[in-house]
Amino acid sequence: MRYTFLGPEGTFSEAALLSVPGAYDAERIPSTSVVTALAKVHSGEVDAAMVPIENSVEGGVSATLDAIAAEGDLRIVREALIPIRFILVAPEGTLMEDVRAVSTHSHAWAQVRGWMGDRLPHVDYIPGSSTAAAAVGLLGGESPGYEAAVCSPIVAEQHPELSVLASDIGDNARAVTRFVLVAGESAELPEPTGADKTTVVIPLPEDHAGALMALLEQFAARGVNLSRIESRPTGEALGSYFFSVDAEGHIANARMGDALRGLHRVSPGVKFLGSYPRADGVAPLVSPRNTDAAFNEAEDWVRRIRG
Ligand SMILES: O=C(O)C(=O)C[C@]1(C(=O)O)C=C[C@@H](O)C=C1
Repeated sequence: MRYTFLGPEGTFSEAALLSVPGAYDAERIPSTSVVTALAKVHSGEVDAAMVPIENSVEGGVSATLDAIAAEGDLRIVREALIPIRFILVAPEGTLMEDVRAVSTHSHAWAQVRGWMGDRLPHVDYIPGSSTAAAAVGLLGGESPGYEAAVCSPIVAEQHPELSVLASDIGDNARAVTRFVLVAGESAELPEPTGADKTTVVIPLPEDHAGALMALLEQFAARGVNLSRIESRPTGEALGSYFFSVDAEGHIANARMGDALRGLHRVSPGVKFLGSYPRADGVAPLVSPRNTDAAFNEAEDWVRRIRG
């Protein structure tokens, strides 16, 4: 297997990839953005990409949601949950009072804003392509235009030339980022485990009162719970949106299959992005009227009547 991830080494994306069995010994090619990582999957250069999709504090990662929706022929085959801890690093000898500008990934910056406001209220923020890229930028010799970077503690272990100015600087100690492993469309559908998630992208079919309700009731009527729903602009015109949705269950479950059939009728452009095991292993509560047996029994009943 050949994998890619948002690099360089030391990002949270790499930590998520290393949680995949076998990934440690596999070929791991860093990418400079989520878009290029997914393009490598699309072109067949790699088999799969590990990309961030949502953070418990900052919400959805728009770059990922948009790129997955746009590529169309991709499949999510796995998810990983990584607890997020941030540190502030700088080249050896740098003092806190020397720091005028700090670089990191925009999602990381959003998660340390409170700490920065308290401890370094006057610093400028310089966006970085990832947390580790911002930290490694400090090592070149030439000034990168900032004196410190926010990154994972792993980066400090990998680069002893960097000193840690502060640890645990995240505003929320329980922050977790969810990553998804994205493969090509021909990837084998993971087997249902009883604790699965299904991700779909649904264009809002027509802009009229109740259009969103028509989509949601496909899930509600079959007892399928949603664990994430986000609207994103299609980019075509103001007011044109698609929904990115995670639903509890696997397409192999009768209730999910039925909900997706209903969705396809309401919004024919719906894209199936994958059914895969939940990282937390939590099985959904399924009422007796929404089990596979109940759906099969109802199907048989109609078949008998039709003769
Ligand atoms: O820059 C990294 O280390 C990443 O893996 C990206 C990313 C993100 O996109 O949210 C991952 C986890 C953290 O929430 C901050 C940054």
